[in-house]
Amino acid sequence: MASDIAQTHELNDGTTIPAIGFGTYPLRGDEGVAAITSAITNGYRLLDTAVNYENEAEVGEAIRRAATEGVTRDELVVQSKIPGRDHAYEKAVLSVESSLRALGLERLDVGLIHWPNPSVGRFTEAWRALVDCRERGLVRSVGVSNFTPAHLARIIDDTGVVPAVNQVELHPLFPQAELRAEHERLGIRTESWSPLGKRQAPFDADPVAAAASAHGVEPAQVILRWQLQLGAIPLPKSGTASRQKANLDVFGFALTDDEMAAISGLGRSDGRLFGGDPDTHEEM
Ligand SMILES: NC(=O)C1=CN([C@@H]2O[C@H](COP(=O)(O)OP(=O)(O)OC[C@H]3O[C@@H](n4cnc5c(N)ncnc54)[C@H](OP(=O)(O)O)[C@@H]3O)[C@@H](O)[C@H]2O)C=CC1
Ligand SMILES: O=C(O)C(=O)[C@@H](O)[C@H](O)C(=O)CO
Repeated sequence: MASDIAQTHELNDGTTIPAIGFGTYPLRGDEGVAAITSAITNGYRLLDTAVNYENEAEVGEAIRRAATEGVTRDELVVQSKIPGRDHAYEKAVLSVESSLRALGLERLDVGLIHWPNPSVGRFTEAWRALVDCRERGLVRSVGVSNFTPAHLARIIDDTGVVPAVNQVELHPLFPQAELRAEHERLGIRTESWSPLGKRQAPFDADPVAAAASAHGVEPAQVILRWQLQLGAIPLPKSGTASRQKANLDVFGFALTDDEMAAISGLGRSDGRLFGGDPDTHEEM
């Protein structure tokens, strides 16, 4: 199938980010390094990690191994996330510095706040710290994850800085139409976590199965393509080289407007699969 895995989006700070990325949770240890290296050599250029994945060292090692196979660090966009326990300003700065040491990098391409943890009530501090890390050149682009419109409004009002991305749960059962509209209004790029619903996405539902059959592709590829056409950046994880390749092979076909609408029609307002309501979920 024809492909254009070099497709990118321009973020609101003028930098570019790949249209699809690789999720690294829970890849760890030697197997994890091998899987992440394979993802890079198979074509992924955006890598998603987090302090809480406890695999930043593995991601760094994979980046160095891929360099020996011809993919340089500068071709990659590496993003990591500050955990809830480090939202106090000084701790957030230390968290970024610690991520850089673990990754063995001088700069994070995208730094995110992992969850707002509203009961902690300090995500605005973490946001100011991230923005200051950007000023120091430790982070190229700043963003958030699992933020609602209200959380976004808080940090934008506080600093005047609009996040470049918001990484949220997004799959056909939970298409996040309202949040995506707010992102569009504010100039924030949506990233999709668990884009395949950790295999619980509706692979067998009619609109997905019919589109897969019509285009001669797998249901997972239909779901990822649907996300690309929504303008969201899916971050599928796979520890298996064949599925890593299949998940990247989504640029050689296009879903029709009807197919897009039918897949979006699978969405439910209570479609979260993992109980991760940002207003209540606490992840330290
Ligand atoms: N910001 C946040 O709060 C969160 C961020 N994330 C990020 O999002 C990434 C992806 O989400 P994740 O939760 O891993 O779930 P995904 O939706 O990416 O699903 C991963 C699962 O799907 C399987 N899979 C992968 N490709 C295919 C395929 N083509 N066909 C069938 N099965 C497939 C994988 O198995 P196998 O490995 O065997 O191929 C794995 O079991 C994470 O790795 C992480 O980086 C995730 C959750 C929360
Ligand atoms: O993977 C992530 O980014 C998370 O935020 C976690 O909630 C993850 O889904 C998990 O299960 C951690 O134990």
